[in-house]
Amino acid sequence: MTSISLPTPERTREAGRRLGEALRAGDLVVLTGGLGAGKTTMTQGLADGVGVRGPITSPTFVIARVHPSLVGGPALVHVDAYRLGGAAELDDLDLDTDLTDSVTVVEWGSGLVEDLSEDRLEITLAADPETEARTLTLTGRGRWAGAPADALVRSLTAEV
Ligand SMILES: Nc1ncnc2c1ncn2[C@@H]1O[C@H](COP(=O)(O)OP(=O)(O)OP(=O)(O)O)[C@@H](O)[C@H]1O
Ligand SMILES: [Mg+2]
Repeated sequence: MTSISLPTPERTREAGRRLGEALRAGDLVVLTGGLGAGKTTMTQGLADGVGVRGPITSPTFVIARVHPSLVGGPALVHVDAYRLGGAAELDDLDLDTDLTDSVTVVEWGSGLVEDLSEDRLEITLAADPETEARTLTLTGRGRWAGAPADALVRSLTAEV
């Protein structure tokens, strides 16, 4: 588990973009953080990095949206699990794509959707009440466990 500070929304998006570039079909990103922590902002960056069609908006009225690839890669499935009962219900949504062929990103997914994939990035966004900056904490599971997740976090702080 490693943390970095994201001082602005642009940095949240940029971190998402870099993470997205490393993701592949079958990966699951579980986004945790309170109301307004930056989960959708991060998903916008992830979508950019994976190379899918936008726009990424808060899925207020729909529980899940499938964003097709623009680059012949995996689609991105964006889920708001706020009102979702669990992974079983996600299976029932009858999405127009197989999750093993997609990158799946779930807001409010912690404790609900871990069964969907062993290969996961578990990301927590926490707002600093004084500075407005967000702290990103990342834990890798499956193929992302340990060193790969640490390298990923280091790449977020590297200059381009
Ligand atoms: N690193 C950051 N520093 C300051 N503000 C940020 C940062 N990242 C995102 N924000 C801002 O936080 C606000 C909420 O962002 P966003 O909608 O992505 O949060 P969310 O976690 O998806 O919210 P919800 O709980 O409603 O789904 C936006 O105005 C966004 O620009
Ligand atoms: Mg959101």
